[in-house]
Amino acid sequence: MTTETLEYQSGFRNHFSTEALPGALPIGQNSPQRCAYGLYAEQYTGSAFTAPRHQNLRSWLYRIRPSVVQSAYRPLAVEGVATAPLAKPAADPNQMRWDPLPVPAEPTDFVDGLLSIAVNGDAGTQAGCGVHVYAFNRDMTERFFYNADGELLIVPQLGTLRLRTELGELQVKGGEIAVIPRGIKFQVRLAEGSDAARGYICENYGSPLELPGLGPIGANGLANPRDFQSPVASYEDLEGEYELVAKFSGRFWVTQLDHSPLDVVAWHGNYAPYKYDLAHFNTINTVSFDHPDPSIFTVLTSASDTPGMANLDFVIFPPRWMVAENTFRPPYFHRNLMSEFMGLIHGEYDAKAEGFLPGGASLHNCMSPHGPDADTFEKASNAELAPQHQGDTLAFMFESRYVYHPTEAALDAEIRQRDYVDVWSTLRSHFDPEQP
Ligand SMILES: O=C(O)Cc1cc(O)ccc1O
Ligand SMILES: [Fe+2]
Repeated sequence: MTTETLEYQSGFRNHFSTEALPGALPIGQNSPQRCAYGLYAEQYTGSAFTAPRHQNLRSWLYRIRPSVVQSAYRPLAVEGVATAPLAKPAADPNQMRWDPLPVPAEPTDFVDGLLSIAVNGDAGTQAGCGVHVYAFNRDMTERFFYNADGELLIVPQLGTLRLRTELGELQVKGGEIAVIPRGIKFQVRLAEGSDAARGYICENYGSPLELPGLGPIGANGLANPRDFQSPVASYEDLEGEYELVAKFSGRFWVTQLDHSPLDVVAWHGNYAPYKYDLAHFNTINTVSFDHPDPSIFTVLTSASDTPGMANLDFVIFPPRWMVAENTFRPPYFHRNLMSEFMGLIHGEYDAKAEGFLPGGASLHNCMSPHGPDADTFEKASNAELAPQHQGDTLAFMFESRYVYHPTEAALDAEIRQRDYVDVWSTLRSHFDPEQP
């Protein structure tokens, strides 16, 4: 459990400079012959050196020991985590839904508390993503983790996380999100007041998440850049027996360290973890008629090679006013090219009257029909269309051009709602050729 409050630097992917000791950052250069305080300089990149300037991501770290001071990697068995492509690909057009993952009864840390629900694309070619849920009740103490297969978009649902990273600490609660870049070493603990935590992770194998273009919306709106927060440098100089767990090419590995890897005294650059409070999302919606497509709610997007077809869109369904006139206001019935994984952080989702629970999840793959359940259809078709504030609601979607393959564990899980398709079974014909 960790208590002190944290400071952040503001702005999406700014070129930050931060030092925990005065003068630890070199001035005017990156790699002096000898660094201040006897530190080692280490560059860490999130793009090819030659990526276009606006997509070029790198930071310089000034640390007590370089990262290469570690033992050989050995394979490590971690149950429950899958990577695309699966050994036995199991794409399934059935609409699927799961109850929340129970908080474990036994002491379980973040890494052991992960369960993969579905994966798509191919981590080896940097396309697609892995969707996981987590539930844990124990701090990582002597154990650290990094993921070479992708960046981690963490969406807490229950409990507050303390993310202790090489570049500094972030505290993230339900309604906030965090992104841990590919390769960053970190540890997850419970913040003061939280006995357990549960949430969702999108492991993005593809190009790093960025803010969507706003087109005719203009210069402001949706997630505004200044509301993203990155940590300030903070370090620990600890010797002892530590383990660094790595996820690399779909398998887990472990290497021994004789020191804490959180030994970065100063850093500068634009490649860093960040957090964002979804309450700052400036929601745009109709003030006339019809239900807009959910792309208006895009918080972050990861581009694929085809313009307009995201590797991954992170979309939220936030609290908002519903004022559309002469309109069926909840999400419409639909069949989409893009595949949709959804989760619920709190409250009720406007397409589902029952059964889609906070902490639960749903999967609607490419072209599989879905939409409002029968009760929602009935209510919304007859509702009086006064302005209505939809307050207690926060759902999200990991939407991808690549079909999701549910994992065997998710298909067989007790928490899977095997009768999900029945939520639409009572929708009857109202057709009457005599009644225009
Ligand atoms: O609930 C869903 O399926 C997500 C969704 C929401 C919406 O408002 C329109 C289309 C869509 O796929
Ligand atoms: Fe949908």
